[in-house]
Formats: sequence, structure tokens, C-alpha cells
Amino acid sequence: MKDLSSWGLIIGVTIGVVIGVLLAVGALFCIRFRKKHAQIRFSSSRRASTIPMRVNGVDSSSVLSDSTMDQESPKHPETEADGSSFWIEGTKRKNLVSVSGIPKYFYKDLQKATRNFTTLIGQGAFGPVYKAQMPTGETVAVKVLATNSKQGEKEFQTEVLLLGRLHHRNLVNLVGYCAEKGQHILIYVYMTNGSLASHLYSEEHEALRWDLRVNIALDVARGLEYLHDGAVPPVVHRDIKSANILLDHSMRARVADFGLSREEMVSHQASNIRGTLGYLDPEYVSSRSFTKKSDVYSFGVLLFELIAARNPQQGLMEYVELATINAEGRVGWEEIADPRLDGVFDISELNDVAALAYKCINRLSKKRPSMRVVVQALSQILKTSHRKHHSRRWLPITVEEESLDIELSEHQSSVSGHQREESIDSVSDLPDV
Ligand SMILES: Nc1ncnc2c1ncn2[C@@H]1O[C@H](COP(=O)(O)OP(=O)(O)OP(=O)(O)O)[C@@H](O)[C@H]1O
Repeated sequence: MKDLSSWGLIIGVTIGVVIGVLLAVGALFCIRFRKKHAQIRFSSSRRASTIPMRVNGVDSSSVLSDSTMDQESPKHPETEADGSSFWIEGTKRKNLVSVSGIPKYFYKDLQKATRNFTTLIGQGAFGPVYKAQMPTGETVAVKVLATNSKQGEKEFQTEVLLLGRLHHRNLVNLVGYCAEKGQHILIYVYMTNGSLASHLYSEEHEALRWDLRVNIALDVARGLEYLHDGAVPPVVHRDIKSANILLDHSMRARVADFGLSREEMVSHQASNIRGTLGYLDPEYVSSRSFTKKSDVYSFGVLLFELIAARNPQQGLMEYVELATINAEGRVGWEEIADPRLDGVFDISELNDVAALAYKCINRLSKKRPSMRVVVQALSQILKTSHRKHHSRRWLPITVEEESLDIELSEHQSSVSGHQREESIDSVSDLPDV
């Protein structure tokens, strides 16, 4: 009897253990299945919201000619962990982030911020641009896509997708967009000092000092270098011109309007040619194939614009060609210097910048330097200028000279703070023309 009850106990315990093990295995299986299911759901939603066009240009950027430190445009202090800014909190559409990670905004809030679209800054080929005062006090530029433009639809999609992945301190970064009520709107960082063109050609502004012009050239070169060599895949701007260079409160320059493909920009004289007359690479015009070197050509024209303050659509290049008869592209460029400079510039520095510009506008694209080499050359020019100013400190100088010197060195140190050691010594080391 005792034997029988102990057998019963053993059998009972064994059955209990078996059931327990089966329950544990079942529970484990359930947990693993749920985890896996959740993973599949997560990755498929990520796939749906991520367009595999490019990885973020910043994360994937290769080492550029100047330091990659602080390469990204300055982050707003109130930047969320996911990288999207919430400086227009309350205006930004809640829980809605676009496919490109650029925050989406309500139309009615933008309407309010632009006082019902009455704060017009200017009108571009893309549509009108308004200044907007956000509830947080932040000022932004709001570009409303012309609704009657078919091409505008494409531009809008291209720009939001592309710009969402491009960030650099020398680019006019996109900070938001709105796609509502048939309207397509792009929101950009506001550039207080307007376009470079307005500073070169409008009497409303004081003449730009020479040192500022060289700093602006370097800023633009860095922005372009990032587009060419830092972004993955590379971006060719296609419309580098002084109207597309915008200046912030401290006169630092940023490249605007990249990623646009406007039909309105098509020259009326040569069909299917995109860009702006006066800046167009002649090789592109004949071959119809636009390359990074076509941007380099337009940048060369921009450098001459900075030197001479002459509009490329009003004979700048003819003026340059005349100057080369004597200068052979190396010296004597001071003849074409902007009269508003009043002769206040270092002649050898101006000749170096002009010689660089001349190499950029070589008719043969393969003889033009890359933007990386251009950045190196301009950094070198600025470095030499900075050194000259420092060595002059040992000579007796006037009070005015001293204050100008301090101002310049402050500006230069903010520029050179993120430069790496250059690998070329002078402009003459560039590919020969
Ligand atoms: N982010 C910005 N901050 C301040 N002003 C801006 C900004 N973006 C554009 N603007 C100004 O708005 C006006 C229109 O600019 P937009 O870029 O649309 O055209 P554009 O460059 O003048 O001409 P196009 O479209 O033919 O290239 C210009 O005066 C420009 O300086």
C-alpha cells in the first residue's frame, strides 16, 4: 500500500514537471514569436518611410579638404534627439515627420506667421518668398511653390527629399515644409543680409570689403565642396550665381537653391539648357552634360564677380578676357577690381584669387580644379593674408589700422578655426591652364 502511494506520488510529480516544462517552452515560444513579429512590423514601417535615395550626407561624408569638425550647420539649441528641430513648437504638425525627416507644418500656422502671406521678400523662378515670424520669435524664409507650375511639383518633391539629407553650415538648410490645400511650401533658415548680388550691385548696401569677399568665396567653395564630395551620392548645384548666395547676420555665406531643377530657369535662347546665362559652362552648352566641373566654371565666374562687381549678364566675361591679354591669367588683375573697393586690397592676394578664378573658367573642364582644390587654394590665400596682417603688427601702425586688423583677425579666426592644414602652397600649384 505504501509502495502504491509512493508510486502515485512519483507519477504525479513527473506529470507535474512535464506539464511545467511544456508550459515554460510554450511561453518562451510565444515571447520569441511576438518579438520577431514586432521586429518585422518595425522594419517594414521603416522601409515604407525611408527612401533609399541616399544616406545622410553628413554621416556618410568623406573627409573634406578642410576640417570635417563642425561641418554641419550649427544645430539649434533646442534640437530634438532625432535631429528634427522643434523651434516652431506649437506650429509643427504633431506626430508627423516627412519621409525625409524634415518637419511638416500646418498651412494655417504659416499663414499666420507670414501675416497672410503679405511679408514678401522677393520673387524667384520657383515662386514668392516670404519672411515669417514664428510664435517662438524665430524668423524663417517661406518659399511658396507656384501652384500653376507643373515642374514646381517635381521640384518640391525633389527638394524635400534631397534637402532633408543635406546639412552643412555653408548651405541654406531646409528646416520644414508644408504640403496642404494644394500648396507646397518650403521653409528655410532666414538669411538676414540677403543675397550676395544685392551687396555687389545695390547702392543700398555699403561696398563689401576685400577681406569679406575672400571669406565669402571660401564659404561658397566649402558649401559646393560638400555637395560634390561630402554628399552621397554627390549633388551638382547647376545654378551657382551671386543671387543664390545668401548672407547671414555676420556676413557668412551659404549656398541656396541646390537640388532645384526648374524649367523656368531654362534659357530661352538655347532650349533644354538649364542654368543662368553668363554662368553657363561652355562645355555643358555644347555637350549637354552637366558635371561637377560645370559648377566649378560657374564658381569661377562668381569669383570674378566678387573681384569686379560686374554682372556676368552684362559683359563681365568680355571684361575678363580683355584683362587676360596683358595678364596672361597670372598678374595685372587689379585693373578689373571693383572701383567701390577704392584700391583697398592686397594686390598679390587679388591676383591670386583672379588666377584661381581663371583656372576655374578654363574652357576644358578637365583642366579646371576640383572644389576641394579650390577650397585649399582659398584657405591658403586667407592664411597668407592673416600671416601678413600679424607680421605687420610689429611695425608702428595707426589706431584705425589696428582696429581693422583686430576685426579681420577675429573674423579670420572664426573662419580658420575649422580649417585643416593645407596641402598646397599657392594658386600656381593648381592644374595648369
Ligand atoms: N532663406 C532666405 N533668407 C532670406 N532671403 C531669402 C531666402 N531665400 C530667398 N531669399 C530672397 O528671396 C528672393 C527670391 O529668392 P529665390 O531664391 O526664390 O529667387 P532668386 O534666387 O532671386 O531667383 P531665381 O529663382 O531665378 O534663382 C531673393 O531676393 C532672395 O534673396
